[in-house]
Amino acid sequence: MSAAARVLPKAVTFVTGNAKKLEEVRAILGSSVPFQSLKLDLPELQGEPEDISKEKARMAASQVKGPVLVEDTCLCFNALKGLPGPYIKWFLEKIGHEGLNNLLKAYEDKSAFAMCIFSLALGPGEEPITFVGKTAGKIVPARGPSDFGWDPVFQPDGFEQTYAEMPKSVKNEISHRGKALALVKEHFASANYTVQSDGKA
Ligand SMILES: O=c1nc[nH]c2c1ncn2[C@H]1C[C@H](O)[C@@H](COP(=O)(O)OP(=O)(O)OP(=O)(O)O)O1
Ligand SMILES: [Mg+2]
Repeated sequence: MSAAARVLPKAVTFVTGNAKKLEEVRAILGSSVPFQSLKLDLPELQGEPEDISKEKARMAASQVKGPVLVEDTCLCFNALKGLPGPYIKWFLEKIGHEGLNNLLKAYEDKSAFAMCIFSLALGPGEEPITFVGKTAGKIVPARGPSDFGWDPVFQPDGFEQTYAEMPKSVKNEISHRGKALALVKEHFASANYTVQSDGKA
């Protein structure tokens, strides 16, 4: 163990209200980053995606009173200059897959990108560190199982399948979340955090 290793009072808590996100984070991180999870519905904030994610981490850290990891996901339509972006949750809830397609009816350009911004706050009052992953694709009429958000209407570039149609392992390899978590893994590998012996791993 290096002398510079930062000692955390307890294991990092991944905070989300979304079970499907948690499932993917577990599958992607495996045992590379030890974490526990907590189901909390954090407020849906407004603003720039990076600021939203950081603020989410600050709120989570003050509730958990320890190190937290959170993420905020955006679906950005290029023809709409990045909207719905961080507001995709409400758009999806109100207008559904068909409504998302209809938003682009007036435009030739159906291109979009999915973006995940993870924020790690090592404790309350600590400045969060962010990790961004983006995957480019296009918005298509829904295809595949609809058990996770907008997966059926997002077809990543270079694939004939939507996120919903592809095997989970393929999605996780190429997804916005997979790319962001690759950076999270790198950070943990180089930061060499250790957890206080009485902190639950
Ligand atoms: O890979 C994904 N594939 C399809 N849909 C997805 C994905 N990732 C997030 N989503 C959905 C969930 C929510 O409708 C919106 C993001 O909003 P976002 O605030 O980040 O998620 P959330 O409120 O469900 O969970 P959380 O408690 O972590 O904030 O896009
Ligand atoms: Mg949310």
